[in-house]
Amino acid sequence: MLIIVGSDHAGFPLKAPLVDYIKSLGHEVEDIGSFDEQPVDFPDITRQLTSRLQHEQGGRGLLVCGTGVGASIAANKVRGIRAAVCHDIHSAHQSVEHDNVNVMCIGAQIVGLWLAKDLVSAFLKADFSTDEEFRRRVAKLAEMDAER
Ligand SMILES: O=P(O)(O)OC[C@H]1O[C@@H](O)[C@H](O)[C@@H]1O
Repeated sequence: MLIIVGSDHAGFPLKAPLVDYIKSLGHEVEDIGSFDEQPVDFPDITRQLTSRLQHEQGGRGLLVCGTGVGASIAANKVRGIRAAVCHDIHSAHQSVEHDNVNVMCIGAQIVGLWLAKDLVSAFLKADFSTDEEFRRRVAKLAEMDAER
């Protein structure tokens, strides 16, 4: 799977080792930056990542900012993006299985590297359920997307 990864300055220290980790799981990684801790606004990096992801059917995104919150707010403003802050393992996989989340957001000021790796692993292993109830709900999200 192609995983597009991005961070702002606050997320950079955690993003860097996660890129290597995702590659070690056998995924292709596209790292859109940041590549240092120079201040950058999270909406800018989020816009860059989500516009790439909109053209990558089946791809997923990982955004790292200070708390994950800013990036998730920004990502959810983009059509076709379903982003969630996940700082526990259950949410990391259930958000994909039930809600077809395609961008996981994590906070470098909140979680350490070892938990972040486990979160990423759970997120990437998960598949969207084929159960009708989950498909129906996500279809309703798509309707809301189309109405904006
Ligand atoms: O480094 P500063 O600007 O203090 O804080 C940036 C973080 O604050 C929140 O908006 C985001 O999580 C962002 O990563």
